[in-house]
Amino acid sequence: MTTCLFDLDGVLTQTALVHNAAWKETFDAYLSRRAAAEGTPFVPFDSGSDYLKYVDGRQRADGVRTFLASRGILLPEGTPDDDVDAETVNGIGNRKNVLVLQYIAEGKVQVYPGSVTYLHAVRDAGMRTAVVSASANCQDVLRAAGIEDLLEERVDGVVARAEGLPGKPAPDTFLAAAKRLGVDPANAAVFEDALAGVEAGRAGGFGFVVGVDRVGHADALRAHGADIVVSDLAELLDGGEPR
Ligand SMILES: O=P(O)(O)OC[C@H]1O[C@@H](O)[C@H](O)[C@@H](O)[C@@H]1O
Repeated sequence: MTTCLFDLDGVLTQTALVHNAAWKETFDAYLSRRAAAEGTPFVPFDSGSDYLKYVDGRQRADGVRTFLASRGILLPEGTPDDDVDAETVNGIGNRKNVLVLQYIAEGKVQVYPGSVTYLHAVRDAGMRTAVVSASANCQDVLRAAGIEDLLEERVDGVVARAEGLPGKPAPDTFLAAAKRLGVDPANAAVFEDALAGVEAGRAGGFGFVVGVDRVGHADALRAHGADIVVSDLAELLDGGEPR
């Protein structure tokens, strides 16, 4: 293996928790309003199963659409500049992003220390590195975390939109990162905490898919394509060097 392709939220930084909290607040407000208007029971967003199955690792609009579909709700797509009050896929996504930006500004971005140690180790070993994230806030999060310089390439939600790349579980964003680095996917390892992300790594024919389990879903990560599962990237070091 010559190359490491890292997901961001939940792998390098503890921001899966930030996204999850913003999604819960946004979806619960929407679902409770809708339930009241329709006279049906309010079933809140489940930060465990709903987040992991329908939202984690997916581009913002894909997450809204996929979760609402699981509740039998189909909304118009709208456009990315929809108002936060618009009852559209993009409007709901924009509402969630206001919260994410607020959390980033409040300093809620934390790294996983084991991941930073691992990043330094693979770079010291001469390996190539890139971050591959569904998030359009990837660069801001990398900066807030102080790790932007440790990654040679960035393929994120902004790049995917500009280049028309489908998001995870499609492999296209990981393949684009490998191409930018000029490496064969067979020589690259993918590091992912999301089910959609390990699926993308498997679908892209990457040499190795490392599942990173922060929430106790190791079996699901394996079932969706992880070759091994660790709970911290530091487990992959042997005497300070990547195994
Ligand atoms: O809304 P953003 O910042 O573009 O992020 C999109 C998605 O990015 C992924 O990395 C996260 O796992 C998701 O929770 C998030 O929804």
